[in-house]
Amino acid sequence: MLERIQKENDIKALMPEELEQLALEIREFLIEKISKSGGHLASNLGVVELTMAMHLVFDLPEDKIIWDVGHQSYTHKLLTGRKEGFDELRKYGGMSGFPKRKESACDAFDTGHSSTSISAGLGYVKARELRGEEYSVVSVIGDGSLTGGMAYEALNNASSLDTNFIIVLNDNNMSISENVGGMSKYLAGLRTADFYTGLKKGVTTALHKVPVVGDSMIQKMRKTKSSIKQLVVPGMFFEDMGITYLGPIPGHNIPVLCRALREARRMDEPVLLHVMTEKGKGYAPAEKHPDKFHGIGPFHIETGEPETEKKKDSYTDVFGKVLCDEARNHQEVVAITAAMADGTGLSRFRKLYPNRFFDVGIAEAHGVTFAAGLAAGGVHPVFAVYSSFLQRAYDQMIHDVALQNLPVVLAVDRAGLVGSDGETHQGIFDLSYLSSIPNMTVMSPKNKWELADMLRFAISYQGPIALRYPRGEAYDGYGNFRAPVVHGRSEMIYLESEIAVVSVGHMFEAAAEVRNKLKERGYCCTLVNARFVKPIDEDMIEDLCRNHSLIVTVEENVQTGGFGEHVMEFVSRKCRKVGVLPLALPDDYVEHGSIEALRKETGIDVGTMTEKIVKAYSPKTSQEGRV
Ligand SMILES: Cc1ncc(C[n+]2csc(CCOP(=O)(O)OP(=O)(O)O)c2C)c(N)n1
Ligand SMILES: CC(=O)[C@@H](O)[C@H](O)COP(=O)(O)O
Ligand SMILES: [Mg+2]
Repeated sequence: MLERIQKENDIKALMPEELEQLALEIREFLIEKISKSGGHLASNLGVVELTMAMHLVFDLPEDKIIWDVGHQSYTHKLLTGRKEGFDELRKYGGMSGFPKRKESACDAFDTGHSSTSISAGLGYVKARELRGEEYSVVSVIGDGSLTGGMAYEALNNASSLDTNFIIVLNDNNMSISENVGGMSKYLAGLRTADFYTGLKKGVTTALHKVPVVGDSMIQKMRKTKSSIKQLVVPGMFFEDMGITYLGPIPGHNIPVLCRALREARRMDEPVLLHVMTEKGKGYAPAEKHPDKFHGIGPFHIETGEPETEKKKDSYTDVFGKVLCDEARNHQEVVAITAAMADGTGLSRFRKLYPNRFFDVGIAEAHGVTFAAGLAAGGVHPVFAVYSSFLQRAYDQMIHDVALQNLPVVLAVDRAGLVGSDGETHQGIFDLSYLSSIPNMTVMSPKNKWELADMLRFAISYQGPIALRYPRGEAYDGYGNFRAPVVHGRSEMIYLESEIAVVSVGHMFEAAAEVRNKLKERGYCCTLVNARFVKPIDEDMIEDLCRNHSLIVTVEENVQTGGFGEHVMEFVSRKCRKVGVLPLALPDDYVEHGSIEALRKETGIDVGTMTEKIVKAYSPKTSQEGRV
């Protein structure tokens, strides 16, 4: 069936009785492929029938489907002729794990970060209206993503529409792990309600049977559509906002889904279709542990166990352990996550200190201001958050934290290149956005011991401070270089002359290799671990200027606004004769792929950096200034 779909590229050509078989084949295909490539399995298994129903009812690419986050778009990719792409899913040069307009005309909007789909969908609806066009717009948002503030801003905005806009709420009662908060509780209540249309009819019939007052109640209720709803209809939260609620709908029944979608399409108003799905459906290990199979590396299908055993601690593990230790001695320390307790290493903290742990939902902006409030109230919050998601909270960091100089620790995980999630998730802007904020201190450790030392330092620090570290295994080299962390001070590793390599955070490992290569080629080379990106260690740079003709900065961040630019600016003011070569990422987005491939592509791998330094270094450097 799947083969036929690929050839004819039209699910509508299938007979109704063939659809169940197709759903089965899609699940088998996804399990097989993702067991090899890794990817977002559980969410995709949950939306197979929902995606099929949408493709049966709507005409793509004319109609627009907008996938919130986009991690659940694999069936959509399969149904739009991209089966072959799964051989290279999330690999360098291969198919993205998220919707991409440049990948297919059927991908209406690029996503990766949560809670954007209703805003984008509403934009499409308004554009349709302004241009006098006719197509359907469907935003598909999960219950987890509905914890994000943008979703409410968009619903609020959509409520005034008098034209069709379909919002499918894919409710699997899960975020990455358990969903949290009031909306989640509200949805749980709706889950037990009968399907709206049936219930409305049922209650009216029941009221007719109530002696004396029954009929008059119905008369009274019929006067306004909303008063009937107020008595019997689930989804009043949405209804009261002006969004028609339809549901709850069983999410694995294709005929029912198709009927509901057609019903939704008929209405001249914004409609929310509440669909109940099961995360991980059809693969027992994922049904049992949907959190583990949310995003997973290669695994054995028979057991669900990962293919490779983890040998070393990740930076995230180190952070989680040290934070728990610190929390034992510092009662004022509390931890915050925005729906990423496992991903940020806070699961153990949650277990040990449930009263001091806060999961705010997918709400990074709120998380930062919440942290500011906690700090103003006298406790010491540590907000562990992925670098790319913290981008959302730029104003909150400035307006709520730094302006008041509040002691908030930002533990910025997944900093630098993250690999297979690609463009939307690379944490390559944080050094720029963090170091542009007055009062903010920005640190980054060279190895796992320094991460521990820096976290302890951060907790003792009385002001806003960010600690950024990458995804993956923690580097354990250079363990004997462990000078105490002092605010704004770098760490001299090897002092020589001619060329000075100053590296930021986890790029230290590569920078040390670059130095070895330069030494092999006969150059004298100093190696410095920057430690602080803000404030930069001006004394150290002035010292370097005395007996070096080239200062090379190394960072896994875009060059614009990064460490190198700050060093360059300082050198051009203080010691114009010395050249500065900033080695950083280009001012661009970086696609998915292995870190190794991406560093090569962007010119920050050991080989390319060495060549760039050799090219830049010449006795002339000292006269020319900036390279
Ligand atoms: C701004 C932002 N924060 C965090 C994430 C990480 N994240 C990806 S999916 C997800 C859970 C989404 O839950 P839901 O929308 O219910 O989809 P499900 O995984 O249950 O299918 C989270 C927290 C993200 N993509 N974007
Ligand atoms: C879709 C999404 O945003 C997350 O699931 C993300 O892919 C997690 O990344 P890590 O694997 O680095 O935790
Ligand atoms: Mg969910």
